[in-house]
Amino acid sequence: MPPLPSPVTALSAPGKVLLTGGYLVLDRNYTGTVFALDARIHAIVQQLRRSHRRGTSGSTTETKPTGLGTEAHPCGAVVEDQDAEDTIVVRSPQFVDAVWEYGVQRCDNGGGVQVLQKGNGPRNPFVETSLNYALTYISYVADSKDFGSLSVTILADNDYYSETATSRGTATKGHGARFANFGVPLFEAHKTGLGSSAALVTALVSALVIHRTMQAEDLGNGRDKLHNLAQAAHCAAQGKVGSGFDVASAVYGSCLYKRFTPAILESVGDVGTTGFEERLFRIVEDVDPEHPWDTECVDFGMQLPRGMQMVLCDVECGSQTPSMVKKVLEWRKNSRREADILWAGLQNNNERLRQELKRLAQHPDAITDTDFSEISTFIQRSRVHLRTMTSQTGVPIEPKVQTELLDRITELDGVIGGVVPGAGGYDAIALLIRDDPAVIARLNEMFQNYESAVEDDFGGKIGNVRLLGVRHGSEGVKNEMLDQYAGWV
Ligand SMILES: Nc1ncnc2c1ncn2[C@@H]1O[C@H](COP(=O)(O)OP(=O)(O)O)[C@@H](O)[C@H]1O
Ligand SMILES: C[C@@](O)(CCOP(=O)(O)OP(=O)(O)O)CC(=O)O
Repeated sequence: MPPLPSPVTALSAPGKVLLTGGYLVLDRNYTGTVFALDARIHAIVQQLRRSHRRGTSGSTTETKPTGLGTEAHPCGAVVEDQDAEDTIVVRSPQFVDAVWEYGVQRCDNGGGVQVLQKGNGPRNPFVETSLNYALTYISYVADSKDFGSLSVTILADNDYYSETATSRGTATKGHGARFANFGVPLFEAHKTGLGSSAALVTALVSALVIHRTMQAEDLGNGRDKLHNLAQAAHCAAQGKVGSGFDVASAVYGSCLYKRFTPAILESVGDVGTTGFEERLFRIVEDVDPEHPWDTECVDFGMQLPRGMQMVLCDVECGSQTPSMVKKVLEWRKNSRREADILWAGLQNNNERLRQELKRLAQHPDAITDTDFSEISTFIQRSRVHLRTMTSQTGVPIEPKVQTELLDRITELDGVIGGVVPGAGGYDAIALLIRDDPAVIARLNEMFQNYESAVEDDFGGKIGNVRLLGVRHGSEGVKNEMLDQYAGWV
């Protein structure tokens, strides 16, 4: 008889900033330096009921989900016993109407486990795919289709989204101190670009796998498998294979990242198709000799040098990463010679920046003055390359309004340098500053009346500039204590 699962399991995973290596990191010949953040997404899994399907064990019934009746499901399986159907309810209580309720279906021919959303509400592909992938893997390794009913709560640290009138209000109330109530539907919330989907998928699949097949203490040893599962689920939900730096940092924390060979994930197919569970198992457990995992996360858990801090500034203005990536890659394909020179220049400079950060972090005594001048120089040089990339590709990687903002900020005493991280565009900017409250005060003062004075080359417009509360965090996915969720779960 399998052990009864613990009634509640909670894990969280961090957001990210790709300080250097945007676009380059899509190619395994180059790397990206990614910092995990202290803004995290939490997934809390609660066992509601153990299933009492014939031939399965452990049949205590605590709550009874609403039955759907006999129903044919897309993958061909049939749920016959309405009392026996397991239900999974996922809630994001910081947002209005953010509840997704699913029935669980077991597919024929090794097609895995697929959830079917009840009702006609908006779907959440990242939640749905995480459930499909995690439940398929769990049922295969545990050789059991018996999940019982689950309630899952998602809670995100506030900096993942721009403030709303409601969230500003809740910050002053006790209940909202840690997690704000945004008072809007999730699709209306404006993301700040910290990688909410990668943190969400990582936390959710990890919480489900730990809940059903591991103990909390197994997290360390299980990290590689959770990484493989989260990458597979995130790629499937996104509908494309990106570099995966966001999932890797959500799992392992800050690191120098070299991507996995995309072919590893290209053969998994869709949930419900014949043999999906076997293919997914082989990917997660890394037992396919033709496609071994080759992700490289070096120096994971790396810290910033003593006396340095990283801050992010929301500029209330979004960007379209997928179309930007497509355009940059197209340009690179058609202008290979110029691209190779540019890529090599960037990689070289980014590497020198990383090495200098590492040297200072490892030898705090070497920090004789606090202006971090070498770091400033490398950041400025990277920006020159990024502006060349901008003009050559016609993609707003460092558009003029961001150049102006970064230049003005860099003039402030205590600011070491700043970049438009990741894909660039109009997302939040990342600054390295001296770790001193006076620098934060100077930034806030400047932002109070900040207005762009230039006309942007891509028509973009910066809204309010606001310092986010988020700082670098370095730690990857981790177990969480339940007391911090009081009032939400
Ligand atoms: N708090 C949350 N609860 C549930 N789903 C969320 C939450 N935050 C983000 N998501 C999911 O992640 C998606 C956003 O992912 P994406 O567009 O890739 O942005 P990001 O750059 O932040 O990862 C949302 O559409 C939603 O499906
Ligand atoms: C272009 C990229 O190399 C980096 C994109 O970094 P962002 O941090 O901008 O990513 P999003 O969270 O998707 O907005 C694409 C990739 O590596 O997948």
